Amino acid sequence: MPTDKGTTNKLCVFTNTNFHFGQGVSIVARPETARKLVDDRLLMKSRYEYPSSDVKYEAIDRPALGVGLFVKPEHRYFAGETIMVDYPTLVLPSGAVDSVDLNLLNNLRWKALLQLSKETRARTRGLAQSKGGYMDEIVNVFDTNAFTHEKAGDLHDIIFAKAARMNHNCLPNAFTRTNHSSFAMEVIALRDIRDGEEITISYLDASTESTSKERRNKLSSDWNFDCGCSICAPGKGTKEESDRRREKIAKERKLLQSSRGDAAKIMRHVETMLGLFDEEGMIMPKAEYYALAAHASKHLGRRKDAMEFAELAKGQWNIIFGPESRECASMDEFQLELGAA
Ligand SMILES: C[S@@+](CC[C@H](N)C(=O)[O-])C[C@H]1O[C@@H](n2cnc3c(N)ncnc32)[C@H](O)[C@@H]1O
Repeated sequence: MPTDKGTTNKLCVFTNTNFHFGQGVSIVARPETARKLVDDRLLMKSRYEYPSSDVKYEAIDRPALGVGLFVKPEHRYFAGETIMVDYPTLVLPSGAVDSVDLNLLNNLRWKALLQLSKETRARTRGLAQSKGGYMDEIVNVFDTNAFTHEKAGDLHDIIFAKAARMNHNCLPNAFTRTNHSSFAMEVIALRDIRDGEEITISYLDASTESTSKERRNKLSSDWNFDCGCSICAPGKGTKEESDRRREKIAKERKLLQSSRGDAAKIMRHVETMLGLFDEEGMIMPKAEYYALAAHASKHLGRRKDAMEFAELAKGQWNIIFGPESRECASMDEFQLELGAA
């Protein structure tokens, strides 16, 4: 493990060129963090990825939007299906690193890149660079493409070279999922995705009710593009409708928060919110509200409704966290208790 001592606050570059069938990975981290990442065998866990003939998406380059991933003709994904499992090529500390000289940090970033194989280096350097003006190439690649995840107790900016090709949509049809015990990142279909459709994720928190203006500011400052999705594109009235709906969602959420202890009120606000989520096409936040509706229905003595809402929550959590998740287990328990009562 080569280290750069002194003013780097003991940051080091760790490279494993065998990682994930020879793809390789380089990590810039403090030695104790790097040791944990390796000791925890995060790097050793490299699950089987589909043979390429089974991959149901393809990368297509379009003017103005750059590369995006699309479902191949005569293929489709079902809600909850794994679209890809991707593994990192580069891992850097996220944000500012205390008492680390920026030039030295940049040298370490380059060293991390250059220690990878020629192919992986080329794939990483070939990713989009959205920042104009003078900006160091590697900083630009990270600013445009990195996912921020917590691993071994620290936040890291991570390059996943396949997943980085997914474009943003404010109403995405896919999302990414990671866990603390592996470096793999899964891309999961949030709803059914038909052939020819672009696979998109949200670069923003897909659960918030941010307005088009707030989203535009963030996307343009952090990724340098104007979103043209169905709820951002001007001129069709949809943008205004969506903004009004999102304001209503925010208002209902506040009313819901002040309804603690009153099951009837909770139920009213939750049902309104679920209706608004459906109208808006927001899928991510629904599970939590189905679960709330299940508990409120139980308090109101509406057993059948409680069972149905619990089933709906489970269906959504199954997609978002997987069937083994504690969220699904909690709804199973809820239904068991309800059945036994
Ligand atoms: C992580 S990359 C996505 C893949 C990229 N299109 C490529 O060519 O590799 C992020 C960059 O893609 C572009 N992009 C992503 N989503 C977009 C969208 N909805 N509309 C326009 N450009 C978008 C922006 O330039 C953004 O900075």
